[in-house]
Amino acid sequence: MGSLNPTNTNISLPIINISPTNPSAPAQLLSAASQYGFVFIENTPDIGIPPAQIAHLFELSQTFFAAPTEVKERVSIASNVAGKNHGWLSRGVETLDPGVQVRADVKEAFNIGEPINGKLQQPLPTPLQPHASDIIAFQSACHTFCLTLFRQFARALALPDEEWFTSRHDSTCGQSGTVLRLLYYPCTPEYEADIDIRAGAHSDFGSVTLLFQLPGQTGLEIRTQGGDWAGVPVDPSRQPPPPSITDQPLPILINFGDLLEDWTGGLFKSTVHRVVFPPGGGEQRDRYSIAYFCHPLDEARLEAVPSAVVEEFAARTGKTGSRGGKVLTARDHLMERLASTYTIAR
Ligand SMILES: O=C(O)CCC(=O)C(=O)O
Ligand SMILES: [Fe+2]
Repeated sequence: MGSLNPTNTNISLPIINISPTNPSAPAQLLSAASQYGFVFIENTPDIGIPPAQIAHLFELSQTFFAAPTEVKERVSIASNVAGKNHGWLSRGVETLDPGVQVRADVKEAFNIGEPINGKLQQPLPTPLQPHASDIIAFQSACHTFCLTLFRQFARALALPDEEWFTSRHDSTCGQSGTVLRLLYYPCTPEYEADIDIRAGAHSDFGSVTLLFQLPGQTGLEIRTQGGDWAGVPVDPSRQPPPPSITDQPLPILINFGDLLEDWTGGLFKSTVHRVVFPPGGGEQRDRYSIAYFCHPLDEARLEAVPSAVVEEFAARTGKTGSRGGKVLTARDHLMERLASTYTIAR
């Protein structure tokens, strides 16, 4: 792709097959990670997440956001344990790009923390209570998918230990900042084009994010290396989109977070992105998306990844993964990012 995509031009991101049958997957991932920071992964039955499970989560999300405000208030982020980033954020609560935005993001979100010993650590709203096990199963499927990715990253970086990243994301060994987030961007006819945005420009904090979108509900844009905005299609492989997401699985969009960028001395890019209203006042629809923000274990020490590939990159660019020898834990990293950037954590 050219690095000077005009705004509202779709970017053509690679679609990578990470099944064991594709020996080029690690190299392809590394190339996409260093070039775009965003990439589609084919949702194949061997390593993927069943499309019906994704569709079910979207149904639950729609049910939750359609519930009366009082029902959502009962699980609001403000009602949660201090310091915890879990619960419902009403419209007006989060502003992802406060330096630029004069009004908050036009969206609602519900953040669900990791289960511990098979149990969610926060109250679910009444409409979701009968579905706790489905939510936990989805979190588990997302996490397993991330572990598959991490093994490919270890190969891409020629690490002698294929489990180098996975062992630092092993949810049986401790807690982490990992969050499953349901997002709802309501159709808002009264929005003002120059003032309102669905999600302001930001980069994600953690190691890797999985992002699920629905056909016809576009709006995600990424900042290219040339500094322009470019749209990310919901379905990069088919035009027009298939009638339903269960017919043929959409690829899973992933992006790398700030922590992985720091950890790899900038080799894996954490790309700035945002969610916009349709360009030119085009027809608006509700947008639902689901994000799985994967973080290392709180206690994981972010020591330099022992990789010749990272070292070569550092030698070429003068960047290093360590901050003057100071090794942070993943929890320190998250706290630092939360304190310096946003009022509400993701
Ligand atoms: O809704 C989307 O497509 C993107 C959401 C996002 O980037 C975020 O919540 O960090
Ligand atoms: Fe994001």
